[in-house]
Amino acid sequence: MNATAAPDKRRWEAPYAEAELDAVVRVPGSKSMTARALILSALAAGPSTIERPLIARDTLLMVEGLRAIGVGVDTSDDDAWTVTPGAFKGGTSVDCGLAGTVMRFLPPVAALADGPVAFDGDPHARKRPNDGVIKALRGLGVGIEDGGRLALPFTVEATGTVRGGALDVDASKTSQLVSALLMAAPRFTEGIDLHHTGDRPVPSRPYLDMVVQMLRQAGAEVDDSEPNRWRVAPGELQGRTWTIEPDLQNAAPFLIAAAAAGGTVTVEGWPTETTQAGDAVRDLLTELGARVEWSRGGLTAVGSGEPIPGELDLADAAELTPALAALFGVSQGPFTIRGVAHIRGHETDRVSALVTELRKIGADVDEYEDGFRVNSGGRGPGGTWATYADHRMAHAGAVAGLVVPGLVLDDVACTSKTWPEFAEVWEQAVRGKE
Ligand SMILES: O=C(O)C1=C[C@@H](OP(=O)(O)O)[C@@H](O)[C@H](O)C1
Ligand SMILES: C=C(OP(=O)(O)O)C(=O)O
Repeated sequence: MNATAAPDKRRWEAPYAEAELDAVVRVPGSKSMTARALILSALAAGPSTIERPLIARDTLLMVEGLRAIGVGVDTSDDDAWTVTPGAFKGGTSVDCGLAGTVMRFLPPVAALADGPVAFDGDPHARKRPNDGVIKALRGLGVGIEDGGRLALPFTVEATGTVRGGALDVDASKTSQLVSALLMAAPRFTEGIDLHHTGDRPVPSRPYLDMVVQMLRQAGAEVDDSEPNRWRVAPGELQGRTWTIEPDLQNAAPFLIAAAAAGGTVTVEGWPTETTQAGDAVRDLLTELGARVEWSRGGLTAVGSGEPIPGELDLADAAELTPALAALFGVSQGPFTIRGVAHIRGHETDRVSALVTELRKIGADVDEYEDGFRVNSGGRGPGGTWATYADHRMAHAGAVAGLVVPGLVLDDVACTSKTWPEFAEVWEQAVRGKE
């Protein structure tokens, strides 16, 4: 099997929870930290090691993309990848798959290559918003051939240097635009003085704390003291050892499962301090009435299967929307999620996909531009839960399937984007100690 190719579909009956859950789960490394570690290592002056990297389609596509432009990445040891930077080469192409991190983080790096670098991806990747990256690079003096599409496919007409300097962007569709520009900025001749000038705020803000923290760890000078403005000085990044935390977005559905089916679920090794957006699930589950505590070697959620109705603004933790929506879709309600207009540009239009699938299992749902309200949940009939090639739609189907008998996901292989073993780990967690 080619781990960077779009996976073949695999139907999967989500396991039904016959009893309360009792599980301890270990999750792989953070996608976002692995992606940043790879990019910062590639831009550094010396070699780096990435300990406990996420090994999944998105991060392997990033590895392949970096190799394509001349970076040495040794992935032979699953627990420690090594990155050996080199001069970036053009005359090559990059497959972004469906990875937002690849389609946004790599073009500003490729702009430093000595010739053209072509980018394309899965069919749906061409529909994901990428006008921000294309306009930004043009604003920094880089030529982009995009056939007027302002989206994939496009070619970065790299000439070896990027001027950098002051730049206004609208990052309201994706925070990844800001992360992408900040990471490459130490290698721009003038660094960057970046302003977000959009009408709506930048979503998913913890990811910006993550990028600023990791840039500083690599030796960059970053000033983020003013809202919506980031300044990065030109300078050398250092190679170092990165240790990747467990992925809290992938962990969250397991804790949410305890709230849906009742019982106790622990995620091992949950960091006590982190910039990961998924950490928000601790407070959210508490707000919904679950008990959340540090025990059994990690973070434990004890749920009743009857979450307390409420209204959540998930602008900063929007990837939690699918799994929480599934919890709400099978609970009494009402529940409202707002602030997530930008997830319409994720792996699929997640607002529309969730509303469609929740209605199929009998939930009464109103759709808004920036979210939805579950007036009352449903618990059947079972049938097919469509995943839209979206790993987090598969996680959501798994949560719903805990209490909707006979729910079959049309495809669980899409979870390979960030966790190829998701289905097996989920099955084991639901079966518990039987
Ligand atoms: O920077 C990152 O690593 C990410 C930022 C977020 O993107 P958006 O700002 O587009 O939501 C998040 O949803 C994505 O999964 C990972
Ligand atoms: C939005 C997501 O991914 P991407 O990095 O492709 O934007 C996600 O993983 O939920």
